[in-house]
Amino acid sequence: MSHSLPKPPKSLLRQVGRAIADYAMIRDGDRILLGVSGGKDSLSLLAILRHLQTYAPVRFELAALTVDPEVPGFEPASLKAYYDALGVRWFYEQQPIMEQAREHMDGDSFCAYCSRMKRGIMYRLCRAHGFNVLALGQHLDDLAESLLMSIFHGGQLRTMKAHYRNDAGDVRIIRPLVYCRERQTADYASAAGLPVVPDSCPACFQMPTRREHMKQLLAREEADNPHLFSSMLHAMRPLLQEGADT
Ligand SMILES: Nc1ncnc2c1ncn2[C@@H]1O[C@H](COP(=O)(O)OP(=O)(O)OP(=O)(O)O)[C@@H](O)[C@H]1O
Repeated sequence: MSHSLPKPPKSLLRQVGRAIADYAMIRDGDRILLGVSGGKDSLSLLAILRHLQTYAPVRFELAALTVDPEVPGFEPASLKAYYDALGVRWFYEQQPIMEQAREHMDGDSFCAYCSRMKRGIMYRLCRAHGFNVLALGQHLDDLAESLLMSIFHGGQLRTMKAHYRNDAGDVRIIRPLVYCRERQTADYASAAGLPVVPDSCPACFQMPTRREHMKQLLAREEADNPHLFSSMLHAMRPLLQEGADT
């Protein structure tokens, strides 16, 4: 039988519950595949969704998928025992994305190429195994950083959506952590001893990325303005809905 996890804090459960309700993310009978990189956010979301599976009135199935881009030093296979102990079905897909990027990347950043490839693999797995929902672990800090990147470099008011359908129309993508702060998942992951896999992608760490720049900019602003993220969430709400940028 499954091993139990330290209960996620009430604040996280409340915020995830509210986001799920506000955007009608989970429906009775959904079959949810959660993308788990092994980082603190996706592992926290796995624990939260397991908790909701037991205590929330809605019935849904939950499995996890890890895409291994075969980057030296990233070893997510070590998590197999953890999923087994939790009783969570785990899909593990290896693909030499780094190597493929060298041949096929066309003016893209490696990170953008890798994300696109990972997303394609996630949709393929959803189709192959009948999952109608793909859950991802991005949180409010990610959304705020994406908004600034889009405004500063793309000239558009855009960020990641809380809930939408893919172009093919067969998979709903949900982000139940959209109201949660990164430090909440970091605190929970460390207090609960979640088996976080260090992300050591050399491409992600090589250059100070635009995302990292926005993270630091927001941190400086938040030091003087403790309401920054709640204000940004309020401003972003219209962008989180399906159809916001179409
Ligand atoms: N290799 C992967 N396999 C499966 N899902 C992934 C993978 N990489 C990212 N994801 C999914 O996409 C989300 C956002 O990815 P991102 O790269 O921003 O996060 P991360 O740094 O990998 O770590 P975390 O798990 O803490 O979110 C993750 O929360 C996860 O749901």
